[in-house]
Amino acid sequence: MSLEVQGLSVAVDDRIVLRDISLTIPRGELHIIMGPNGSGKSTLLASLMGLPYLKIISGRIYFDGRDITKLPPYERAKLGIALAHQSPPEVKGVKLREIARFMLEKYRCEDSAMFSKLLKIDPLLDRDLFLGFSGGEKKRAELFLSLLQSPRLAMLDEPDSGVDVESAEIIAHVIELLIHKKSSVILVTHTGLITNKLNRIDKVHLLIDGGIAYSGSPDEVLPVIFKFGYRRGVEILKGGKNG
Ligand SMILES: Nc1ncnc2c1ncn2[C@@H]1O[C@H](COP(=O)(O)OP(=O)(O)OP(=O)(O)O)[C@@H](O)[C@H]1O
Repeated sequence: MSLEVQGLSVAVDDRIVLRDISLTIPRGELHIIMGPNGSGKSTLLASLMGLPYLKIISGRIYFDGRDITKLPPYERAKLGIALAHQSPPEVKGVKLREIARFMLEKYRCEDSAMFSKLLKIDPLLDRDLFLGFSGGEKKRAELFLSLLQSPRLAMLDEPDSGVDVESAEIIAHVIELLIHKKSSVILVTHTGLITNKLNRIDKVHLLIDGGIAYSGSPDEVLPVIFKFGYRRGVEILKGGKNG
């Protein structure tokens, strides 16, 4: 068992953004979270990382059986939880190489050279962190830094948005390497572009208006969502289950 979320409700600025989320993500599984803009996908990952701007209203988060609901982000990172942000902030005066070296010293990732080569990190190393990076470069560099943490749970927020087809293929390949090494992966996507590049997806969760509206296998869920969209798709999926 890796991650278990029980009845999690979360507020931002006194507004409830996540409602009664329950999820179990066993070790070595890849789970996809999809949903319309503003449905709470990034907030869910931020809550699992423990980012301080969020207020947990109710519910609990367990990682490998330990209650981490109140742990700060750096303690969660020490346990092996990593978050690759949707839009990482630009940092002037700090080189990607310096951050990468710090992460390597701290987490001793054995596969850093392979990840660096795959994600084409070399030309970015001596540039200020994310400053002026193209959309695709940002995604690759952010993913690289998360991988350097040797994560046991990698949470990737829309790694496929704004990237070209080749980059999406590389990102999918890296995700499969993580799964092969028995890390768990939660992948947020709203376009679903990356789903047809992944050979194995264990479960798809549909997040609508802050709640999990439906969870199922990719074969069941994805064709319906791609054809009918989220809201109508969920109605059809639920109808199928009831009928
Ligand atoms: N820091 C914040 N301050 C105020 N409101 C926020 C903050 N973060 C998120 N929200 C609100 O919470 C809701 C969910 O946002 P979130 O970014 O989690 O959605 P999302 O599903 O990831 O959307 P998208 O697909 O557009 O990235 C939105 O209404 C958003 O405006």
